[in-house]
Amino acid sequence: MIEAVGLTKRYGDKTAVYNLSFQVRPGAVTGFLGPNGSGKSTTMRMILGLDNPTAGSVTIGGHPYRRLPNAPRQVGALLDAKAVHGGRSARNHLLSLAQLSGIPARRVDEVLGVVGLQNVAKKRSKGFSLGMGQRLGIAAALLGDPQVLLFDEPVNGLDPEGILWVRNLMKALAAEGRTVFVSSHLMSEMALTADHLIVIGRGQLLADMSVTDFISANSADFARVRTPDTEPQLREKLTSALTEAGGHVLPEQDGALRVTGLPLPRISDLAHGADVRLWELSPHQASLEEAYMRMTQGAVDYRSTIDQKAGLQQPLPPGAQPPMPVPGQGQPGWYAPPPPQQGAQPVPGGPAAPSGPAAPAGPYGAAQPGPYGAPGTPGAPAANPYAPQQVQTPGTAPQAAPAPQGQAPGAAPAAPPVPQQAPAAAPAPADLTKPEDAR
Ligand SMILES: Nc1ncnc2c1ncn2[C@@H]1O[C@H](COP(=O)(O)OP(=O)(O)OP(=O)(O)O)[C@@H](O)[C@H]1O
Repeated sequence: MIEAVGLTKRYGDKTAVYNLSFQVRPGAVTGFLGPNGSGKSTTMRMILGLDNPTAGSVTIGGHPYRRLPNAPRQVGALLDAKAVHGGRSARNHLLSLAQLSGIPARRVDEVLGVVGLQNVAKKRSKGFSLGMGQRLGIAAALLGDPQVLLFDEPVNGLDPEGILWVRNLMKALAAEGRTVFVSSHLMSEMALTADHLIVIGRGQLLADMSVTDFISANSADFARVRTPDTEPQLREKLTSALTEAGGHVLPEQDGALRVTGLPLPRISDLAHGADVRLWELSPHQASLEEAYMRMTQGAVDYRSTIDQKAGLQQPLPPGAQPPMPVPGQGQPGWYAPPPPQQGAQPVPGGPAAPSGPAAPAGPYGAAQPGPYGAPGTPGAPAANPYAPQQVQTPGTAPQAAPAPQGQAPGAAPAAPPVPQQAPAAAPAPADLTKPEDAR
């Protein structure tokens, strides 16, 4: 388990991460979301001991990364797929990582097979596509068969097949009881991959809850209503009736109306009372993307000057009313109806992330073979569920996690000032933005 308590990082005047407390539990894929510059990479670097917290602490299995016994075999990470010596072949890159951690060379060939790079293993990585580079980074993370895995934007540059493969890989790793912490900007992908979400904005915790709870806490149910396309006056008539009855009516792209604040039977009765025929009346819930946009739109640092709501808002048609602002939720958008009496913040305390089975001893712990064994091998484990190409040999090697750079080992972070359990939802973020980026 990864546990952050009061984690704070300042770069000069810039507060990149502020008072973050959360837990990432084993047996689940935990998605790490936040707008650009919200502090995701900084948090991951602190977890991996690559940056010292200004305050607070973060531990893996109860230890700071740098005090973990045999850390490279316990924790694997993909932070920057481009951090590879381009003149080296994929195999040599992995071999050098393996040697640093005492991992046998045969393990390199196994992970090359797992990520599907075995046929280009001897090619120099500088000729690799973005997707191939991502696969090489994932291979490095898997090298030590670690129980804890961190991936920063692992699907960046992957084609649809690659994205599906990464999704299945993450899920399979979590199903084995591993701790899988993955950042992404692809909400639709996170909705399919993650069980649990940690969302930050401007370095502060916005939400810590299951995907399902996140969507329901940050989006209201709404109804889609469609009147006959051939009779636009019916649409206007219905809009007036619904608005008079207290509903919020907003246009959808296809000419339908999105209605919040009125239950479906009431909408039906009002349409009947106004003598308006309906072609559609259906219940809906916002997607993860909509819920995420709603939550983070007040914490977005970078927004185009020519697109006030990041391209998601459409002009309102004549007669339509803009939605009421929601306190603490930034700018309202037509795509994000106000939540029902939830207040400004998401509902705290989604169910805890599912606890997976106790982590099996990896192939390097002698007790059990790992997931990379070839099928049919006597005594070998079941076929690797996520290998594009089945590997041939039961593994025997630990992992290469990123080596701390330029940091004195053992430099422990300051004691956490607020040793509380991770809150499910943090208070509204303070404005920590500074005009200067110290970088
Ligand atoms: N070494 C550094 N020196 C100064 N500022 C930094 C440094 N590293 C990060 N920052 C700043 O801290 C903030 C958080 O950056 P970080 O890279 O952690 O965000 P992020 O959520 O990973 O962003 P993205 O989604 O764009 O990758 C940003 O404003 C960034 O400019």
